[in-house]
Amino acid sequence: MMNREEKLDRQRRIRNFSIIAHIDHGKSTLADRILEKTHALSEREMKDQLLDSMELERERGITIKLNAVRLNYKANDGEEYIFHLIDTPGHVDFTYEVSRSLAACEGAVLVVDAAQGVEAQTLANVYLALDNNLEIIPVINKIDLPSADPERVQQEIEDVIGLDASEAVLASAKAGIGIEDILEQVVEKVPAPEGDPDAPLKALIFDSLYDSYRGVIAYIRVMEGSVKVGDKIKLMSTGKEFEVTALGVSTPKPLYIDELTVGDVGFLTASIKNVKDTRVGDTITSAENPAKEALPGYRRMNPMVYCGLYPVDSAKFNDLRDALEKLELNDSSLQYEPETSQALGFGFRCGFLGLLHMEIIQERLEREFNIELITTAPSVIYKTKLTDGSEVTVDNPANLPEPQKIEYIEEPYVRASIMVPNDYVGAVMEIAQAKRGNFIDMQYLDDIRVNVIYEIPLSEIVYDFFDQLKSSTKGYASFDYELIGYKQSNLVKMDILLNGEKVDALSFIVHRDFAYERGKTIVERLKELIPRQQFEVPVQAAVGQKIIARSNIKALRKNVLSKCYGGDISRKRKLLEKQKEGKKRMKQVGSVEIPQEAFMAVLKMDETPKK
Ligand SMILES: Nc1nc2c(ncn2[C@@H]2O[C@H](COP(=O)(O)OP(=O)(O)OP(=O)(O)O)[C@@H](O)[C@H]2O)c(=O)[nH]1
Repeated sequence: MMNREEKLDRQRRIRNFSIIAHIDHGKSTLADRILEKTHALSEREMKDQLLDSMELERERGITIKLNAVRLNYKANDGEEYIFHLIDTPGHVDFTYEVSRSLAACEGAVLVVDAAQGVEAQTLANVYLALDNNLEIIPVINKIDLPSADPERVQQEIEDVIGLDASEAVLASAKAGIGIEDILEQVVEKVPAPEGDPDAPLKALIFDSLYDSYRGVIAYIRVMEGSVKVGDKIKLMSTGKEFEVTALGVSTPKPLYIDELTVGDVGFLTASIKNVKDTRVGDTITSAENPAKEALPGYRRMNPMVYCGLYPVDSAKFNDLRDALEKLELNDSSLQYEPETSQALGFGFRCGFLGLLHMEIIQERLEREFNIELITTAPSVIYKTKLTDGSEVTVDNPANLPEPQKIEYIEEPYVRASIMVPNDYVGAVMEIAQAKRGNFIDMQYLDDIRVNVIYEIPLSEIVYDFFDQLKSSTKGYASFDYELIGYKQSNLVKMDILLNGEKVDALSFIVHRDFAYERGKTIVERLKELIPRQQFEVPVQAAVGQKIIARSNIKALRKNVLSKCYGGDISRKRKLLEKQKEGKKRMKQVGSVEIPQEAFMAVLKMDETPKK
C-alpha cells in the first residue's frame, strides 16, 4: 500500500480525459492512435478498434458501452504520466451515460472534422463537458482530406462554441499526425485530480456490466479517499452493502490491483448480482466510514419509448422471458413486463431509453437468442388526467382510457436543434411544422450554416423524423434533442379494425388534427402490406365509434397450388416452402394473417408504400 506522500505524488501525475466528437469525426480512430502511441497494444491487437467491444457496436459503428483504459505516457518534461482515457457512447439515447463518464474526467479532447466543421452533437457534447467543468482541448481532425479547411473550422470553433482555438491541434488520426501534440496538451492543460486520499471514500460509477463469472463489474472513478480489496462498501442511493472482491484497471487487458485511490479510474467487483444495484451516477462509499454526501448529479434513468415484443411462435414466450432476463442483467435501463394482446397473445411491454436502444435490444434478441419477434410500433408515455381527478400514465395506446373519461392528455416534448446549410432551412422547417413543431429560434452559425430550434412532441421524433430530415437535406442536417417536459395536446386514439375486429396491437395515438389524414394513409398502407387472404378483408380506421377511413384487401383469386395442378412434385414443394418462408414473420390475428411490417406501418406514414 502506498503512503500519503506517494499517493499525492501519483495524483499529481494523473490525467483523466475523454474524447468527444460528433459521430464519424474520428473519435475511435484517434483513441486507437493514442493507445498505439502509449504502447498499450501491439499492432496485431490494434486490428480492431478496441474500445468498441461489442459486435453490434462495431457493425453499427457506434459506441454503446463505456470503457476506460489506463495508459502510461512519458511526456517531454521527462515525467511519467498516468492517463485514464474514458470512452463515451455517441448517441443521444445515452446522453446521461455520457454526462456521467465526463463527470469522471478533468478534461476532454474535442475532435472536430476538418471538412465537416462543428455539428449538432459537437455542440451537445461540448455543453455536457462544460457542465462538468472540463478543460477542453480542441483537435481539428482529418486534415489529410482534400476537402479539409482547418482555418475555417478553427474560426467556427471560436465563433460557434466560444472556445479559444488558437492552439487547436491540427491532426489526422488516420495518418497519425498530431497525436503527440494532443498528448502533450493533455499533460499541460488537463488539471490533475483534486481530492483527499485520506477522506472517506467517494467513487463515481460511470458504467457497469454483468459478467457471468464475476458478477457485476462497476467502472468507477475515485473522487475522494481510496478503496481496497476486502473493504466493505455501500451504495449511497440504496444503502446496500457489499464486500470488494477485486479491483483493477484495463490496460486494456485487465490488470488486478489491491487499491484504487484518488484520481484512479478502474473497475470493482463485489459479488453484486444485478446491475440495478450499481446504477450509473451512483456513489460508492465505505460502509464503515461513510461519506456524508453523495456526489452530485445522480439520476435514475427512465425509459422514454415503449413497445410490445411478442414471439412469432407463441411457444417461445418462456424463451423470450429468459432472454430478457439475461439482457436485463447487463442493462439497467431496460424495463419489461408481461403483457397480453388480444391480437398477439402473450408478450412483453418493454421500455427503452430511445429508438436506437430499442433496435439494439430487438436485434440482440433475434441474433443472440434466436427468437423471432413481432414488435409493435413504439410509443411514448402519455399522461392522462381523468374526469374523476386521478391520473394515469399510458405506455400502450391500447390502454388509453375511454375518451369520455379523459379530462386532458399530456405528451412529452423535446427541444430539437437541427443544424443545416442555409439552402435547406426551408425544407427543415416544413418537416418540423408537419411534425407539430413550435418554432423557437434560428441561429446563424456562419455564412453557410444555421441552427434551427424547434419544440416538437417526442412521439413525432419517434416516427421517422430523422429519416425524413436526412433525405430532404441530402444528409447534411445534423440533429440533437433533449427532453423538456410534458405539454397538453389534443390527442385521440386511433383503432384499426380488420375484418370488423379491432386489432389492439395496431392502435396508436394521434393528434386530432392529423387523425383523418393518418387514418387514410394507414388504411392504404395496411392494404398494401397485408397479403390477400382467401376472402375479402375490410380495413378500417376508427376514432371512438366513428369510422374515418376504410379500404378492402381483395380476396385471393387462386390458390397458389392450383397453378401447378398436375405439375411435378418438386415444384410444388418449392412453392410451399416459399410460402412458408413468407409466413415466418406473420401472426394469425383472428381470421387474418398480419406480417411484421404492418405493425410498424404507423412509423412510416409519409412514405409511399413499397410492395
Ligand atoms: N481521411 C481521414 N479519415 C479519418 C480520419 N480519422 C478518422 N477517419 C475516418 O472517419 C470515419 C469515422 O471514424 P471513427 O473513428 O469511426 O469515428 P467516430 O467518431 O469514432 O465514430 P463513431 O464511433 O461512429 O462515433 C472512419 O472511416 C475513419 O477511417 C482522418 O484523420 N483522416
